[in-house]
Amino acid sequence: MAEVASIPNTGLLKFYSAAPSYENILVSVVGTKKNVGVIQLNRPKALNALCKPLFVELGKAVKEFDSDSSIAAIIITGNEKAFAAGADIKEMQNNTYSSNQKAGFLQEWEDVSNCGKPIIAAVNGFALGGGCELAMLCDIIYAGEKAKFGQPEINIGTIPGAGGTQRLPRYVGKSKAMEIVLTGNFIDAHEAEKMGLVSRVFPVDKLLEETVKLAERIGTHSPLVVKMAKQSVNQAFETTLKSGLLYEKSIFYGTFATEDRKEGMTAFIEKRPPNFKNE
Ligand SMILES: CCCCCCC[C@H](O)CC(=O)SCCNC(=O)CCNC(=O)[C@H](O)C(C)(C)COP(=O)([O-])OP(=O)([O-])OC[C@H]1O[C@@H](n2cnc3c(N)ncnc32)[C@H](O)[C@@H]1OP(=O)([O-])[O-]
Repeated sequence: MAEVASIPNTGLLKFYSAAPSYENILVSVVGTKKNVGVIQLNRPKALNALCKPLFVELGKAVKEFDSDSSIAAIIITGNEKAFAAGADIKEMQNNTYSSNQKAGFLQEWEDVSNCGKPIIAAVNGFALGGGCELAMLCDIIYAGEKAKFGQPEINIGTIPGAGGTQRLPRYVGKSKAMEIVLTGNFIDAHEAEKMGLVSRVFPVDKLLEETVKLAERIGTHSPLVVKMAKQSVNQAFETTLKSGLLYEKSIFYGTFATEDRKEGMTAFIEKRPPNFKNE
């Protein structure tokens, strides 16, 4: 069993049995049922800038939690100063068009976006550039009240490259997304909540605790049906309303092929809590 460092201000659990020795992230399992996987980005001196080794580790940890049947939901977080201040500018300073093409720059992001389980971003401090894009890749964003979001790539002569020009307009609409991307200005947590980028804002020291509660609440449901619900909501960002509704219907019908759907409805009628089996 590998021991990993504790997560500040949580008092929660500090082990993840399968955790390999990562250098850029800390991995733990928390919650009363030990069913919430937490990945803490851990390059504090560089404000958690997303260097390639960090992203490779993040992808591995996400995949590992995704395939661990004891884990109901995953939290990605940073520290009080930074969730992540973007791609590592020092690392990519000398990249060229052809080196990006040849190396498939950013392909590690697929490991996070392919995860079937819910991923919640718990954002304190800066979520800029790739950091904001990583948060938007998650399914739900909770923020501490001092969080700052932005796509400042324009300040350094480039544009968002990991979804910022595509996901941000879907969260906040065209005018606000254009303003954020074209100015490079930051927005605070309350503005981000008002725009619909963030679901809820908490005091800084309560953020992780509240995010764990959310993950635990999700963890009371059938993991199979949670996965189906996630797939269906995500379809709303991929297709037309007509095709999305058809997709939703087929997934809804599909829940009737599961034991957990039967158990959920039977439990309701028998006035008892459901006992979901992930079947
Ligand atoms: C595989 C990964 C792929 C990612 C996705 C790619 C696509 C993406 O859309 C492109 C980007 O994100 S483009 C990026 C978009 N993001 C940006 O443009 C934001 C850039 N950052 C900033 O503007 C400022 O650091 C802040 C305003 C965040 C904080 O200001 P403050 O409170 O005065 O703090 P400070 O003194 O400034 O920083 C402390 C230390 O952290 C260091 N460091 C920080 N960010 C770094 C980074 N991204 N990089 C490297 N290092 C970074 C900083 O150098 C310093 O270390 P040093 O050893 O002393 O030199």
